[in-house]
Amino acid sequence: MANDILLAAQGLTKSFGALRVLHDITFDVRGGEVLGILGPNGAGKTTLFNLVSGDIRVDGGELVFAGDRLVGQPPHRRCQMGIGRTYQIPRPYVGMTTFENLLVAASFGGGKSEAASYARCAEILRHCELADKANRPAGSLTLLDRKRLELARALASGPKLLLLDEIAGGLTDDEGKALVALIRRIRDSGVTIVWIEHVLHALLAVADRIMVLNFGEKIAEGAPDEVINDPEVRRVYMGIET
Ligand SMILES: Nc1ncnc2c1ncn2[C@@H]1O[C@H](COP(=O)(O)OP(=O)(O)OP(=O)(O)O)[C@@H](O)[C@H]1O
Repeated sequence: MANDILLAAQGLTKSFGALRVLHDITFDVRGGEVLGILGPNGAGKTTLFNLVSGDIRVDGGELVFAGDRLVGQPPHRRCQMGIGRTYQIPRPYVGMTTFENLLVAASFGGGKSEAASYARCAEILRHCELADKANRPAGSLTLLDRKRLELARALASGPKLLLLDEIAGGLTDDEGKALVALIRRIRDSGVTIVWIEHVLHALLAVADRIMVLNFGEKIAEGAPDEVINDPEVRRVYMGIET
């Protein structure tokens, strides 16, 4: 499916009361790519993910995923259709082990027998370098491992499209590099990724394209080097007047 459009968003609009958070946002995500999303705090990035995952409803616009309309579908159905996501603040079940967290996510994604889920979860733990922590309570993991678990849980539901929300924040340089390597491996395994990230060098290490939001409007979209050299992006996002 490489290069076919996996997700098509057309004219997305969302307000909370009088606050207009997203206005007429149109973009595509192509199968196999990593699309990065940049924008200042409050630009509407997480709200955009919430509209795609179904955590909140659109006020207007259309979302088509792998040929199927998403608007009107509940979040669990979108997960079963192949949309996985992480949250800015990792949300593991802290009293459960790492492995149990994955099993819950795998059963939420649905469609797999218990035996198949076990094998798949073990494979994902290896992939995410968490195999040696499988039986630890999730609440005892380091920040890097909690981020890996957040990713692993999203993968356990078997996504075609993975939405990553600021997963690199708070990590050391080496931890950030390890996370970038993991995201590359996930992309190479055939999962399409949309990644909201403020840690620019991490995003630039992986993204094929970047879209920039500001006050709910799309202000730039294109190849990473073009976008980060765009005068408006430099002014709005980096505070650099050119
Ligand atoms: N459920 C909600 N109810 C009311 N206002 C909301 C809600 N969710 C988000 N907002 C507001 O919408 C605006 C956009 O928020 P959003 O979280 O999408 O921004 P963001 O670009 O992800 O920011 P950040 O980089 O800080 O995470 C903010 O002003 C926020 O306070």
